[in-house]
Amino acid sequence: MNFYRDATWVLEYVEEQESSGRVAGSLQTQVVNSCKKYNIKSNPKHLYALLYSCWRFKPYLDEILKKSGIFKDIPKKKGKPAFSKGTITLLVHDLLLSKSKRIQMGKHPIKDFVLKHKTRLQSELVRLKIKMKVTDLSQLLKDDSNDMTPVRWIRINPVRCKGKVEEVLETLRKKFPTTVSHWSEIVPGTIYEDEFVPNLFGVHPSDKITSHELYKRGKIIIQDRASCFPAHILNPNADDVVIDACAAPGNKTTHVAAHIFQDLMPDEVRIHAFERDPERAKTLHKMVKAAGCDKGIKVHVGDFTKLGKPEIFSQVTGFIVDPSCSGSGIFGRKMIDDRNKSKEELPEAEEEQDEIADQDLKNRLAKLSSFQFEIVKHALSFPSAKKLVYSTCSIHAEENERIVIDLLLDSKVKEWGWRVRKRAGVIPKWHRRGILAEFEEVFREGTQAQELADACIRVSPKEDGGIGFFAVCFERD
Ligand SMILES: C[S@@+](CC[C@H](N)C(=O)[O-])C[C@H]1O[C@@H](n2cnc3c(N)ncnc32)[C@H](O)[C@@H]1O
Repeated sequence: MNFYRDATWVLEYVEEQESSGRVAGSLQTQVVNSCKKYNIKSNPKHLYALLYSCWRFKPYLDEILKKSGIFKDIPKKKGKPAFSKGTITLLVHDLLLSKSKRIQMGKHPIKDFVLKHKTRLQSELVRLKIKMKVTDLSQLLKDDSNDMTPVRWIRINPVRCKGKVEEVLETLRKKFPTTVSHWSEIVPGTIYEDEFVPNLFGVHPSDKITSHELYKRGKIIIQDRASCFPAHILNPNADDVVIDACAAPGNKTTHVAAHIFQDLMPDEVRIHAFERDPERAKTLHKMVKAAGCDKGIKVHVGDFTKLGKPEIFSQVTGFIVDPSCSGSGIFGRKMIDDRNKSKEELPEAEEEQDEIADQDLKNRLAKLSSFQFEIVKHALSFPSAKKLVYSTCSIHAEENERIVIDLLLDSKVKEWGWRVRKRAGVIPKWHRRGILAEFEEVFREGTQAQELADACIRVSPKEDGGIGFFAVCFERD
C-alpha cells in the first residue's frame, strides 16, 4: 500500500502544479521534486514508471472510471470518503492497463473495493476500445520516443577545480578517448568540445555521468548547451554583482559564479539568487553548495518582484532573468503537454479537440507572457544595472520576440535607456536567430527589424543538439 500511497501524493502534486500552470520541467523533474517535498521513501524510478504510464492513459482512465460509477460507490468514514480517488485511479490503471494486469499489493480494503468493481471496469474498457476502434488502448498513445535529448551536455565547474581545470580535462579524455568534431557524431564513449561555450562538452545520453567522481565532487555539472548561453552572453567579471531573478534549480546561477569567481573559492556574496518556490529553493541551495559557491551566492526565497527592491540592491550591475515559461522547448514534457491538450474530454472530433487545445494554449501564453514582461521590466528598473539576459525554454514568439518588442516599446524602459545588444555581442556565430516577421510587424523602417531579429538567439529543440531555447541581452551605458 505504501507504494500506491506515495504514488498518490506524487500524482496529486503533478496535477496541482499542472492546474496552476506552474509546471516547470519534465515529468521526471516533477516526480523528483514531489519525492523531496513529501520525503517519499519509495523508489522514484518505480514511481515515475507508474506515473508516466498513468499520465499517458489518463483521459481514457478517467472515462472508464466515470462510466463505471466506481467513485460514487466509495464508502464513507466519519462522513468523508474512505478512499482517495487518486489511489483508486492508480489501482485501476494497474488492474486494466499495466503489463501484469495486477494490483501490486497484499490484502487491503481499497484493493478489495476496486476488485469488487472489476467486471464493470473491464466492460467499460471493452466499450471504450470499441468506441475508439482499437484492440488495445496503447494504440491511441502518441509515440514519444523522440522526446529525449540527443546529447548530454556537461560543463566544467572551475570553482571546484581550484586552478586544476586541466586535470579535469585529462580525466574526461581518459573516460572518453575519442573526440568528435560535431555533436551529431557523438556515439557512446565519445566526446565533443563545444565551439560556442568554453569548458562545455557533449557526450552520449547513455553514458553514465552521475556516478562519476567528477560529477559527485561538483567538478562537472550537467547542463544543456542552450541553458549555458545566458551566463556566457552576460559574461560577468570579478567587478560585477549579479541577480538571478528566477534561479532554481541553479544551473545558470552557478554558471554565473563560474564567470565571476573562476577558479577561486568565493569569499564574498556577488550573486543574489531569487526563488519563489520554497521547495525549489531547497534544490537551489543544494546545487549552490555542491558547486562550491555557497559563500558567493545568497539565496533569497520569495517573489523577486516583491523582495528584490531596487534601492536595496542598488549595486547590482547584471541580471539573469529566466522565468517560468511554457517549457515547450524541453524534453520529457510531451505527455504533460498532450495531457493538457486532451484533459477537457476524450477526442470525439479531432478538429474540435484542436480548437480547445489552441484556446487553452493561447490563454496560458497570455498569462505567462504578462508575468514574463513584468519580471523583466522590474529588473530593468535597478539603478546600476547595465546588462540583462532574458531567456526561456519556449518556442513560442509570445514568450520570446514579443516580450522583447513590448519592452522596447515601453516608455519607462525607453526612459531608463535600455536597448538590445547587437548580434556582435551575442554569440555572433550561432546560426539560428530571432523570428524576423515578429519584429517586422512593428519596426517597419530601415534595418531595425533585421537587427533586432539578429540580436536574438533561438535554439531549435533536438535539431540544434538539445532543448529549444530563446535568449536576448538588454544593455545600456
Ligand atoms: C525556468 S525556471 C529557472 C531555471 C534556472 N534559471 C536554471 O537555469 O536552473 C524558473 C524558476 O523561476 C521561479 N519563479 C517564478 N516566478 C518567480 C518570481 N516572481 N520570483 C522568483 N522566482 C520565480 C520558478 O519557481 C522556477 O523555479
